[in-house]
Amino acid sequence: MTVVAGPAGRTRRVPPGPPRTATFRLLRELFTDRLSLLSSAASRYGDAARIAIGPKALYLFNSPEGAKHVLADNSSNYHKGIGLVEAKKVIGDGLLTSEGELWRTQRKLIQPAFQHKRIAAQAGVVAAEAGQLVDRLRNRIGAGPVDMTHEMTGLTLGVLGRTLLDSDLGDLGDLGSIGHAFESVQDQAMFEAVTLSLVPSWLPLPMQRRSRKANAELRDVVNTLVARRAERAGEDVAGADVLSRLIESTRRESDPAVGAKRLRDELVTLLLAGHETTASTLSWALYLVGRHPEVAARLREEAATVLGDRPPEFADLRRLSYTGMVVQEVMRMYPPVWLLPRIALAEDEVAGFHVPAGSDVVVCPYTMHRHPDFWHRPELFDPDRFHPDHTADRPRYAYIPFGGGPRFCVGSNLGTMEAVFTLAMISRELRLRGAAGPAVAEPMLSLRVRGGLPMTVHPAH
Ligand code: HEM
Repeated sequence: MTVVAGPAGRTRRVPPGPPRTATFRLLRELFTDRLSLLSSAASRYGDAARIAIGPKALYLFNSPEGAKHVLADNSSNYHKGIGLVEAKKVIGDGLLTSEGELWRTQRKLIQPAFQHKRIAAQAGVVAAEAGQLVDRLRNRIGAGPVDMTHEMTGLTLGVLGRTLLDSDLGDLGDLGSIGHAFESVQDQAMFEAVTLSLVPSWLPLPMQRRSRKANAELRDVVNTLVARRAERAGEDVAGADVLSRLIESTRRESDPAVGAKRLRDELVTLLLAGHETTASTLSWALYLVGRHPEVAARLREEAATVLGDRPPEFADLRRLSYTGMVVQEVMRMYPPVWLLPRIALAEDEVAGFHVPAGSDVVVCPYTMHRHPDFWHRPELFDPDRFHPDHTADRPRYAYIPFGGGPRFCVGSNLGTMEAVFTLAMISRELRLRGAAGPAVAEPMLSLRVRGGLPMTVHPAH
């Protein structure tokens, strides 16, 4: 550990980290293997590491104490950081990336649409969408492999359309291709992040061209959603969903262009933040359950006992307790939001270490969820670690799939309900088997399954 002199002779502790001479290796890892880069920093340097890459220094805090400080206790000193800064070019100033007064106003406006009562009222819609997915999969029994990441993307976009926007996104074209458009713009954001934004965006690289095209496609989707709602202006939908709330509030903006941009930013943000995370959770769940027949059997038994043949309703969420534990364990091993990047506005002290103003600070759910002090044999898929008898001693910030503090995920209840219902409904009648080798995690804005997830479909019995 390094100690440097501070003002008035005070000493400041600097977190340990790789030597400057490692810059080229680190740059390569940043580009090709970000999870290993952070995992090896966490295991080598402990709960705080300073990773100097070229002109930048990344501060990684990997203790619940450090995470709580950055995300909650001193959250006003931190703005969203790398990756999200680049994503702003696409999603603009939506809830995920905005700061200050704009963020507070928008959070107040959007949060009520996600209240417990409203989510409970959406249970039927979620169950119906998941039911259609199961129908589609049933038709593939005995046929070739199905790409489950594609299916899960379609499902989660469909659910978002129905629950938040009261609209059938499927009418706008193949949901999978809307999903691809989101992927392209994210690839671009991640590319800019890992190349430290040094590649000009006007260069005619295939990725940049794809991203521009995808961006235009997403703009079209949002414009169509807004136009459709305008056609239904006379209907009693005001206040019923996020879209109505947003249209109502942006209409009050004195400059219509600013209002239109804000509306677009919020809608693209909600569609992005809401679908890929849940699709990632479900994809990894299917992958892990596919490799653990004993977990599949318990899931099937619980679904049969709790649900029988009927679709789930909100009260079942509590009753499907094992399925809930499986979803929690999946998000421990493969947290969809694997990195929480921040920039320190003023200097700070985190977990006893000095952080200069302007530093890039990251809390990493992926490494935190594998911290050996809190997770016994972290590489093992073991849903029982979330049994209530085993969770009491675990610090709250050792498990952060939905983040923490004021920027805590606004859609956590919706995402959880969707994941639990879908997993239960698939498990009670189908058994999915991986048709490729071990899956590889690809850390983009969310943690994807690299190259998709081909699985064959079989009856559960
Ligand atoms: C399993 C599913 C989900 C996971 C794991 C997840 C995870 C997260 C995490 C970790 C954050 C905090 C990011 C940060 O602090 O930098 C976040 C924020 C957010 N999430 Fe989710 N999310 C999920 C589902 C959803 C859904 C279904 C929606 C909406 C439809 C949604 C909308 C948002 C929004 C708008 C934010 C920004 C909130 C703010 O800054 O005020 N998420 N999510």
